[in-house]
Amino acid sequence: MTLYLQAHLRHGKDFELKVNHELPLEGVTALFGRSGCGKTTLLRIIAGLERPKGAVVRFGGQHWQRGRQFLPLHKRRIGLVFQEHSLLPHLSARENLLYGYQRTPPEQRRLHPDEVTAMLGIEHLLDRRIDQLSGGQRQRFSLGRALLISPQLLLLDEPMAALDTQTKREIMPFLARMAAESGVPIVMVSHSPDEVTRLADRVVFMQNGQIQNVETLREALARPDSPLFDDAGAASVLEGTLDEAGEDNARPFGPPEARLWLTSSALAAGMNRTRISILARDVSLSLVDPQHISIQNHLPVTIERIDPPRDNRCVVACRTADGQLLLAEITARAVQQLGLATGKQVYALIKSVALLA
Ligand SMILES: Nc1ncnc2c1ncn2[C@@H]1O[C@H](COP(=O)(O)OP(=O)(O)OP(=O)(O)O)[C@@H](O)[C@H]1O
Repeated sequence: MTLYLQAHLRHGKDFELKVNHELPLEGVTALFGRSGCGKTTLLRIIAGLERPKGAVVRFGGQHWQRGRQFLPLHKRRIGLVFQEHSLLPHLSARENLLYGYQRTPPEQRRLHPDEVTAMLGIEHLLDRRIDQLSGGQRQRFSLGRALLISPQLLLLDEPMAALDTQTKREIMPFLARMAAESGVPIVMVSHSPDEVTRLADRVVFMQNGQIQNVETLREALARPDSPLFDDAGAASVLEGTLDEAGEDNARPFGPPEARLWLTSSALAAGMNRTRISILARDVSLSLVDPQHISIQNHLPVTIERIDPPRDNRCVVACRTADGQLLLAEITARAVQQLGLATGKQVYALIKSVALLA
């Protein structure tokens, strides 16, 4: 499935959007870029809320806009979720959830309310009034309501922007699960690298009203100058299965040959397949598998690339035994002293407390 977008539009004197791209649509596609670069404008064009003259919007084989042809939002079968929830206050949480479902012809329904409430963990909240729900819970209902119209495409405009950091962390695993289990492609606007690395499969980098680059998340994280790295520097994302904790509260993550141990306080609730984000500066390298050391995670890895030093620090890209890319940031001096080179097998050491699930 692809989404073809060709549009040229101006907002006032200062902003011009010009795109001509075919985007693959599988899983979650993030529109990422600085404030004002045109992410929301592009999302509105996809939704049909903005109708630039001469634009072409094609979803799969279906033209949503071309020449005089224009399909309005309600005919595009799109689920929309914005920053602020748009639940109806006079209806209960359940009635809000089912609002679109009941208006969807039965032959078009692909998702069942029970499935969606389980995905979003909102079964116990169905009988509440909207004003009895927290901000994060309301957004979960907004997502559920959008999903229950069985949309062909889900458009999310910074759905977590109005939530505090803690609530964001709580809602993120539900969003990730929904993306993985619903089978509905998602296009999500975000300017948060954290959100993008946890949720997206593909990133559309935007700047000054243009699409600069479209990459898979893995490609976007593999380059040293990735716009997804913020002030904390380079980071890698590992994907794996999180198992139950043993008596010591440590939860194993990933297959035995690339096993990490996570502390229970850093766990995502109710999720098995998950992603963890690791800052490169939290990863050290050793030529041997060290004993008698407090660091719990020792992964055998193969060095794939050593980036040129910046401020006397090098990012070393390593391949784990299960084929994922792990970045370590160490001093240029250490690279030299250890004789590190491409192809060399070493151990990556990561403190459990540095692992964020
Ligand atoms: N209706 C409008 N009339 C005039 N200018 C507009 C209108 N809508 C958006 N703009 C301008 O168009 C530009 C792009 O806005 P847009 O909302 O698409 O950016 P964005 O990347 O989504 O930003 P943010 O991350 O801050 O939401 C901005 O300069 C904005 O001020």
